[in-house]
Amino acid sequence: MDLFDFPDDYSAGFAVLVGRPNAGKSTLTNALVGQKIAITSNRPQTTRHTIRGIVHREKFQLVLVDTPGLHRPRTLLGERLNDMVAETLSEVDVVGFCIPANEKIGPGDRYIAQQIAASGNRPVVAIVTKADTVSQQELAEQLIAVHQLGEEVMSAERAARTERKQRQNTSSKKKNQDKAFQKGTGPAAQRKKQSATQAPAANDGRGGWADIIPVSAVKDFQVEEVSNLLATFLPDSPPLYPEGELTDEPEVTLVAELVREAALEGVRDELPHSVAVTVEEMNLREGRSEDNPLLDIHVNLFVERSSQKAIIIGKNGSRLREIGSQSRKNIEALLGTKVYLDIHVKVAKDWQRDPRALGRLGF
Ligand SMILES: Nc1nc2c(ncn2[C@@H]2O[C@H](COP(=O)(O)OP(=O)(O)OP(=O)(O)O)[C@@H](O)[C@H]2O)c(=O)[nH]1
Repeated sequence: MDLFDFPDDYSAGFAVLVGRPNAGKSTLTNALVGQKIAITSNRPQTTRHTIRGIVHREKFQLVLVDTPGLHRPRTLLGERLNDMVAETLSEVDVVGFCIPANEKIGPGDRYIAQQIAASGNRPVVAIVTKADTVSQQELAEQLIAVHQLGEEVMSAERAARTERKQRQNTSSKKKNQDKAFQKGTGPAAQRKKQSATQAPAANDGRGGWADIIPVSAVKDFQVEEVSNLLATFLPDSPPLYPEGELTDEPEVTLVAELVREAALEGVRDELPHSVAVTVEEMNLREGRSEDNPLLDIHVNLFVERSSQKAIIIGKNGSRLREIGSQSRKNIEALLGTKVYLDIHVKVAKDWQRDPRALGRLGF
């Protein structure tokens, strides 16, 4: 199938997965797309860029946007991440709210639910992730808790919004009374206006959610069901991307993410926030035969303090060598060519709080 040849009932559109750090968003994105696109890590907040994975099926194309964990901002970087999430929320057709099966619903989940509810009228599917980590009984209890969260937060916020809208309508009605007999103020025009401002009843389903579904991305339990469910909220549309395209992130971004992922493997908690990677150069080595190409990649790995640089480099450079060989393997798998990877570790003091440094690093 190409962009001009698709079934009549084809649909295509955008979905975003949100959820607190470590909720399993990246792992689910990868499982849905079927290739390692978004980086995963057992350290929270490792996803920085809005990476799209594209799920191609016979009847639909689901473009997934992976967001950083929505959280209360602590630094300037935190604020920019949250801005990105808010912007994304307003642009998609459906929101998938990921809540891990094995963690109690807390203030973090409530905060995110409020943000989603306040951001508009997108249908929100509650996805209970990591279903393999709990018993059937515990999973059932979590599904009930998620249902209750929906009733408490989603329904309440949406009811409040409808009320606000109605109040606005009544006050504008009063103003309009003075303008009787003017064109566009009669009952027919009023009805038309009202139906245009009425919110679509997208979340009247299950406890404020459009739906609730458990999934395990690791054990491949219900992954296909999640993509089918999200697809039901997509508009009729021709495909948005050519078949076979899995992401529209530029390769350099994916390469930088893979190096970052390797650098974060097994390090202390405070380091993830302090590491940023930029690709300085990515060129095919000259003079190699066509059937045996080699890609030269030079990256800068930024940390905030020299003590962190020491952690990254390790004893006699041992950690840096590990980082290099691990990320090289993943880059080669992603790009399908042999890679020569050169990593420079640099200190950029307090880059998270410095707007200019953030700009340079692509945030
Ligand atoms: N057992 C199990 N573990 C999972 C599953 N999905 C994710 N995990 C693990 O949970 C951890 C976090 O997963 P991620 O996919 O990185 O979470 P995230 O929500 O993208 O995290 P941030 O990037 O920090 O926002 C990783 O260690 C995953 O291996 C699952 O279905 N089952």
